[in-house]
Amino acid sequence: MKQADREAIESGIPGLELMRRAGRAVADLAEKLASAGGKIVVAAGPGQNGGDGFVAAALLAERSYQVSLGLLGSSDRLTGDAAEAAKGWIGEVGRAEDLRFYEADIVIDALFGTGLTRDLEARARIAVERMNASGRPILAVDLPSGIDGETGEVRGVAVKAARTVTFAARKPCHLLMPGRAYCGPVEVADIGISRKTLEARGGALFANGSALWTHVLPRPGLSSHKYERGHTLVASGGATRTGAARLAARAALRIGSGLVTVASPPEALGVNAAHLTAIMLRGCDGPEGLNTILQDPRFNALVLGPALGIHAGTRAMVAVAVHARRSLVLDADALTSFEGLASELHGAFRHAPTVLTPHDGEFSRLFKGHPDLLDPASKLERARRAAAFTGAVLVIKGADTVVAAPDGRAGINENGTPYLATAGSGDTLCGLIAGLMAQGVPAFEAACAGVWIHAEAGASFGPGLIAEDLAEAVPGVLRELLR
Ligand SMILES: NC(=O)C1=CN([C@@H]2O[C@H](COP(=O)(O)OP(=O)(O)OC[C@H]3O[C@@H](n4cnc5c(N)ncnc54)[C@H](O)[C@@H]3O)[C@@H](O)[C@H]2O)[C@@H](O)CC1
Ligand SMILES: Nc1ncnc2c1ncn2[C@@H]1O[C@H](COP(=O)(O)OP(=O)(O)O)[C@@H](O)[C@H]1O
Ligand SMILES: [K+]
Repeated sequence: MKQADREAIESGIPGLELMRRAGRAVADLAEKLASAGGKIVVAAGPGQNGGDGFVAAALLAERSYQVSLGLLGSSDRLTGDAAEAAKGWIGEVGRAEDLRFYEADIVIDALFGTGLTRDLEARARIAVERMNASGRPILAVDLPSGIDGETGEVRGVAVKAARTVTFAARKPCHLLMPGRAYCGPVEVADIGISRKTLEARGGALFANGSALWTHVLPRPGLSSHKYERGHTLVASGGATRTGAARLAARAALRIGSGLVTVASPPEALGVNAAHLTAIMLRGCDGPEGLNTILQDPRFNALVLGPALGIHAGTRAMVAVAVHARRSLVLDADALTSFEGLASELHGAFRHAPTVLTPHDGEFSRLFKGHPDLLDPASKLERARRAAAFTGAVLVIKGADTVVAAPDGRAGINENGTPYLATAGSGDTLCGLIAGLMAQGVPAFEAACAGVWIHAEAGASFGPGLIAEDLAEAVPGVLRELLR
């Protein structure tokens, strides 16, 4: 954003004009939220975010609101455009932490934006705590103060906003947790920074939405036959651990994989056979069994991991799959079996489309001993680094699922629902992603689409959702997407 701002300024829009536009957007939204002539309390910080607050305060006072403003720090230490903007405010300047937030119709939080560099302490912390304790609706300028713009983390304490107005484009913190939960609905105001500048600067980072991947969603042609729609193979666990593979298999079939086969250990064939109809079944005895099946080139996508067991045999099956260069989704036990052995995965997945789908816990276990991958505070950064390290697309699951490709592209998902936090939901996700890859969708797009469709299916079902419902809700989601 800093670079985009700079380029906008170089292209002829003065910085102060950008700030005026930002402040106006804040005032316009505040006006929608407050009753005419009501009380508005503005807390301004020491940087340019505070400048936006000064502009908004002056405009709202002009529009006959009762505005009071408090500053964190002293007026004579304001710099740049903020110092200019402050001159436009002719009212009193109090101390931010002493403002009477509880009397406000609307509180405007212009303490800190993207320039936060450390945890909130002392007066800044007191101001935020008082603001939150007031119980009054807070409109955050750019982002809720105390949230780190890049990582979405809370730096000590953060404003719990009812609404947020940001400029030009959303920042990672508007989508990443916990930041997203502090923002309320986010409005993006156009302040004249061009689409082209933004795309040049942030082009590899997206909110995950259908625009990213509908163009590659499979649409069977008139003369399609099932082998053109791919054949997904899902490895099953032992006799008492077979459900996960069937959930993945059913999801692969629902998303359009022409054929789906469960590869089952001999002792689990009976239980799998009793539960499968459209999905086929093959005996598969460990890595050698898998190797034999993969001699048939029609099996073009594979799921390994759900309930497969945490041991060397699982690692050997991963090795067979990698050697066979099929599209591959690795989840759960296939990842945890490499705990402490992540070095073996360095560059391992460069040669075939591969997607790894850990949740945060599996990610930490997998990359234990690799601080370069585990330490970044941003989930987005962790995903990107792990993708570059392994050569696979990383899907780090959760309320803010992040998808990252080795080439740096990344998407943050936002259509999830907490109802997805149910046993077997992740197994279903693997099947969706593999089923898309079986139909030729590239790994990054398959992962993004799979995550989005999975979340949409969950949200469309809502309360009472169990994993079995997810695959059944997929056709409804697809119908909308393919319309
Ligand atoms: N031309 C531009 O760059 C534009 C910037 N705009 C606004 O400017 C903001 C960014 O401005 P800045 O880069 O000045 O950053 P901020 O205003 O977010 O904060 C930086 C200031 O806070 C201080 N600070 C940082 N962490 C602190 C902490 N924990 N406790 C106490 N003080 C702390 C810094 O020393 C600095 O003075 C954006 O969020 C946006 O609101 C908008 O006006 C649009 C145009
Ligand atoms: N609070 C939440 N909001 C949105 N999605 C969630 C939430 N919690 C979990 N999920 C999603 O639910 C799925 C759970 O997968 P996983 O943890 O592998 O479960 P399981 O191992 O039981 O299948 C993931 O896709 C994850 O992103
Ligand atoms: K703010």
